[in-house]
Amino acid sequence: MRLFKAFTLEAAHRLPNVPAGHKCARLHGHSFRVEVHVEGEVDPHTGWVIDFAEIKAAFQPLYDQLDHRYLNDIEGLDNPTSERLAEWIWAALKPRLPLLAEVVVHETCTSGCRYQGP
Ligand SMILES: Nc1nc2c(c(=O)[nH]1)N=C([C@H](O)[C@H](O)COP(=O)(O)OP(=O)(O)OP(=O)(O)O)CN2
Ligand SMILES: [Zn+2]
Repeated sequence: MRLFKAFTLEAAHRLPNVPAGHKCARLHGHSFRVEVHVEGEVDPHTGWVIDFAEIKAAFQPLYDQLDHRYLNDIEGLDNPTSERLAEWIWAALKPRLPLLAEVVVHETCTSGCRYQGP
């Protein structure tokens, strides 16, 4: 079964590799919504795959690194597109959360990406 926990984080970025004149070359910010999905068997005793609190605890160090930050300053996020952010979250989270199945990054209400790992 798959479950998820969602996090909202505020962060600023600019995209350094966009064509000249592109609006995203300018410094701007988003309320990013990140969904962390895990997949596994439901334990017959607890009735859950994993406590949602464990997902939250695994994500907390990443949240602290990302929230209210300028993403371009973070190592590995010099070009912080949604795609790169999803990859970055996956790489940092998978060792802490082996059941990780998907990272979803909503950059705006209408734009985002889903990443299921390399
Ligand atoms: N494939 C990607 N394309 C774009 C990314 C990205 O990360 N991956 N990022 C941006 C910008 O950061 C921008 O802030 C978000 O893009 P966009 O959806 O165009 O934003 P709008 O809110 O202005 O969208 P509208 O629906 O047109 O109002 C750009 N592209
Ligand atoms: Zn943006």
